[in-house]
Amino acid sequence: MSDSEDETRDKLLKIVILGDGASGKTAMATRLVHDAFGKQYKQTVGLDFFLKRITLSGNLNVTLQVWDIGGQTLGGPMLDKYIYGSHGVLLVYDITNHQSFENLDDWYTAVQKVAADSERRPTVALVGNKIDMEHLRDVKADRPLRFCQENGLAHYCTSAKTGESVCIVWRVGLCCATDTF
Ligand SMILES: Nc1nc2c(ncn2[C@@H]2O[C@H](COP(=O)(O)OP(=O)(O)OP(=O)(O)O)[C@@H](O)[C@H]2O)c(=O)[nH]1
Repeated sequence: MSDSEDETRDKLLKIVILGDGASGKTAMATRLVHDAFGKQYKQTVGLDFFLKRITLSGNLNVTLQVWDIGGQTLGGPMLDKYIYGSHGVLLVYDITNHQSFENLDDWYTAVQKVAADSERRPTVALVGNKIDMEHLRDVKADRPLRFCQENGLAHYCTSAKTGESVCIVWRVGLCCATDTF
């Protein structure tokens, strides 16, 4: 076997997307995997899965297994199990819906609870979605920044509709990959 074949590695990364209903989690996953956007809102019941395969330099094949968790699962019995074992977590809020930002406290608490009982702490990032509707912004820009500073999290803004910055999911995945290898 040649050196290059010898060095080829495959890795599965579990990325969990959390946040209130209608914040755009499914739309983000759909944009990432299918580069498409649907206007119609269809509530995710329980969870849904998406797969994205990427090859990194150094013969590193990474499969992102994206867990799109329905917003109604907050406070339910299955949420801990969905989060468990994740390498990366995206906490999504809708910049036009203040309550979706306020509720991130509860989503983050759920992540911390699972992380405290796990060997691995996932990389967590905050994502403000729907920035194509900046004119309807209902979350003051300094609030998420403060939340991220206080908790040591990265913050990103995306539009699943236009595709702007949705590759953040990749970045979190890659960051996890770097940590894990
Ligand atoms: N304008 C705009 N609309 C968006 C964007 N992302 C999602 N939407 C719309 O917002 C609605 C909800 O999006 P979903 O992706 O289904 O939301 P979700 O967070 O998965 O919702 P649950 O399944 O209830 O947890 C849909 O009508 C989407 O078309 C965005 O970036 N911009």
